[in-house]
Amino acid sequence: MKKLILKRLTFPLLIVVLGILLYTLPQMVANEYELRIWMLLLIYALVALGLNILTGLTGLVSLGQAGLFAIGAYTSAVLSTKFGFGLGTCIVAAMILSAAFGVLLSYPTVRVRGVYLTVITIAFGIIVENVAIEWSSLTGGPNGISSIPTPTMFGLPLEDTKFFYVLAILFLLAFLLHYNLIKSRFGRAMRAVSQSETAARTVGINPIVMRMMSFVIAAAFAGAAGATYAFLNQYVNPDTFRFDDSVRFLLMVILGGSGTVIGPALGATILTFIPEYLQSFGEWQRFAYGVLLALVMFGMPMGIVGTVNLWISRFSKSVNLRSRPWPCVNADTEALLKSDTAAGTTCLQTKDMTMAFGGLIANDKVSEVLKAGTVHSVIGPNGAGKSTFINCVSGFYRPTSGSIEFMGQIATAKQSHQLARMGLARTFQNTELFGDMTCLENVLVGADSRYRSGLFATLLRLPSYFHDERRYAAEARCLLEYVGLDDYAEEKARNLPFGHQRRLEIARALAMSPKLLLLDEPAAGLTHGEIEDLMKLIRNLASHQITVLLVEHHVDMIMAVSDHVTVLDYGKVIASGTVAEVRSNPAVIEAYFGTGETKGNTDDKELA
Ligand SMILES: Nc1ncnc2c1ncn2[C@@H]1O[C@H](COP(=O)(O)OP(=O)(O)OP(=O)(O)O)[C@@H](O)[C@H]1O
Repeated sequence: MKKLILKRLTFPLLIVVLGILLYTLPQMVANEYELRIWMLLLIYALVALGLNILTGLTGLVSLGQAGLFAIGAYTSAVLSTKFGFGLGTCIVAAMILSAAFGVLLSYPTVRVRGVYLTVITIAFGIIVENVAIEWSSLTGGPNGISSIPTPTMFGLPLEDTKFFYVLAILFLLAFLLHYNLIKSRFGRAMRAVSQSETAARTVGINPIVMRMMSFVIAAAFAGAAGATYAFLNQYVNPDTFRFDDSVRFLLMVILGGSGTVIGPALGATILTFIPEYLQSFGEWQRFAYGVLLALVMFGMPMGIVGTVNLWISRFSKSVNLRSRPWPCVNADTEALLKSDTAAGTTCLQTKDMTMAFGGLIANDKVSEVLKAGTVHSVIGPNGAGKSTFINCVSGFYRPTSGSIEFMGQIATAKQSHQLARMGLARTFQNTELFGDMTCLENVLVGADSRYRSGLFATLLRLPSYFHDERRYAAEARCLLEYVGLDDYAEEKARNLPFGHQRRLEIARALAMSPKLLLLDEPAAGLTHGEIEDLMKLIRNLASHQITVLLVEHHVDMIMAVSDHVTVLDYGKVIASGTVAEVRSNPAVIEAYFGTGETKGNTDDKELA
């Protein structure tokens, strides 16, 4: 409890300390030049905070932030010199314009990722630089725009110290919003998208929206920074915003610790002040700068804050400071699991569903009905088309022909994240977890589609945000307890043994409050005892009216837990009925004991 209170107080305390430091700073600096360096630092930190959302959370590397910074600066320069607008209006206009370019920049992520996306952001920076040179009627061409007036706010001029305080407030505000975003469902969703896009889709997160959101936020922060920079410099020209600057912004994030709360601000501080301190190296200044960077990154590969966090967590484990289990309180697991689907209604129906990969028909006119609250299993020899069936009904493949209905709605053309939001959850043959997130976070990401608080409420920490966070955190703890993982709430998913990972994946799926749960070979790799537990869990879910679609090779298990069994062979349904009906079906016996060598598999004896 003490640890939790301390954890909750850390950030407000940090804000207070930073506020006091920034308030007293103008009295402590030696001269105007030094104050200007601090103002530059606050401006660069704004860019770094925004870029941290893009790179640290969503995992997209941009080397075009100088372009967005330039758009903000030129917006300010034009609006203040040509129209006499004050600082506030310029910042808002710069943020809107840069955010619009952020939307544009996010579009390629629909098709392009990784280094290819980074190349597009570099190209964007080059284009902005070129437009700044060539569109001379607006930008002043190579000469730029000079005589930018002293910034004003509410008609009052902001001389040096006042401008510093405005920048300090802007920075603190950005720092707060940045923190609120990281520690929220949006921050978790962005990290989820960067760690496993497939898994993110299965819990109803649209990766395209998340990537666009992070591009827009990063762009808006860069735009605001650019707007203030134009006033500080009182002069902008194309040379002010070069590729070097984009690299420096990215370095700030990586050196400080990408994805961390204070890393980007720390990185901005180091990279703004270091060149000043290295001036004594004369012509070796850049050499010393490079060596220093290389050494820090070699010793602290996760950035300064990221690596220190890692050391702290290792130390905590070594002296057994690991948190105690999170108890299940304030939530009713029974009520939580209960699906509101009436017994006997049709949960899922496929009609003549066919999936062809070129000439290979993996599912051939499959027509099946899944009744609510039943365990419906799909079996068949290797390559029979079981996973394809699951992938089609969960929106990962679009059937070549035929139709799918889920809870009475046409689902044939729906994407996986849309189906997830309708109540269709799934697990994978090879588990798909968010490995770098804790078990608790994994389950919370599962609940993402049920949150009612939007981005605005989250950033401003409105009551709806607290209501949602409290509710779903309590539920997540109960779900972890339900699958027997309450001891591991704060352990990273990738550190769990395989059997535990399977259970965590089920807990994450249950957090969606699903109507239909698809389990793709959930018993693979489990011990005998774990399979027994899994069977009990599946029956328990069905008793809560959750429909389970089970694909499994373990025939003993299928026969023990299923209400209905569908047998596929070469993509066709060769039998469909109760366990007893399927057991005695000659076509099934033929498929499992058939004369062809490929048909024999380890299940044969078990079916017999
Ligand atoms: N994306 C794909 N592209 C091309 N062929 C595919 C694709 N996915 C599946 N197939 C083919 O479709 C057929 C059915 O595969 P599927 O994985 O659905 O079978 P399965 O019954 O799940 O097999 P297993 O039990 O081995 O997992 C196989 O011949 C497979 O090679």
